[in-house]
Amino acid sequence: MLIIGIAGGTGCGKTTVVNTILQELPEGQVGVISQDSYYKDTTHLSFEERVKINFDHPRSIDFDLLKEHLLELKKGNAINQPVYSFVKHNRTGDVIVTHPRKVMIVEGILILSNPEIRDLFDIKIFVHADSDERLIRRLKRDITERGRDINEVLQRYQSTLKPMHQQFIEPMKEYADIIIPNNKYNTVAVDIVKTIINDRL
Ligand SMILES: Nc1ncnc2c1ncn2[C@@H]1O[C@H](COP(=O)(O)OP(=O)(O)O)[C@@H](O)[C@H]1O
Ligand SMILES: Nc1ccn([C@@H]2O[C@H](COP(=O)(O)O)[C@@H](O)[C@H]2O)c(=O)n1
Repeated sequence: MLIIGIAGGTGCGKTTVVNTILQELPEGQVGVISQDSYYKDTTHLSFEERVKINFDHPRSIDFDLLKEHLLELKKGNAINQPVYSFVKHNRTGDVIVTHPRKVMIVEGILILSNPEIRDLFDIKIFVHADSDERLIRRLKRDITERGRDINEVLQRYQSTLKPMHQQFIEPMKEYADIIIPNNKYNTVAVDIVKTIINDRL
């Protein structure tokens, strides 16, 4: 199994890059794990308490479960990937049964910040987009898809997202094998990653 980690700040285009990679590749050969599925269970908290969580700090992620799941997949076993709701700020209780594939892609803002998870990746990719570009994309996406308003996005950006990005995400470029510039759609870089994957299939 080849495990590819794709990191980068919010709105840099990780999910879009992953979806573009998946297009045209043989169905059922490449699997995807999203770090967002591994936000810690917050059922014990009220909604008002959940809203205040710093979701850009590594402690918000259940890295133990993510590691356990990656090791199970490497052993050839299927895992139950939790489903996360950005509207409820919590896991939904549903799971996606995720089967091991020849190539597994793991994507998320903080996946390179955890040394044990980082060591499980055969290829580490960092997607870069400038912070103003990322903020614009995040505003549009969170308002249309994640039930947020402009004040929520900007308040979170200033209070936690920006400082956490500077502390825990941007420095992870150092560990990347490949950095994809993604201020514009980068079809050349995506094609290179597709070629690497196709070689493995
Ligand atoms: N290169 C790009 N240029 C313009 N918009 C993009 C680009 N990549 C992604 N987007 C848009 O930006 C938003 C955030 O992209 P997404 O892939 O969800 O980012 P991430 O997973 O890194 O948070 C989405 O609405 C997506 O359509
Ligand atoms: N309940 C939550 C959980 C996370 N976030 C934000 O999501 C961002 C990471 O996801 P991307 O798809 O953008 O990579 C992260 O910056 C968190 O602030 C949230 O808003 N609410």
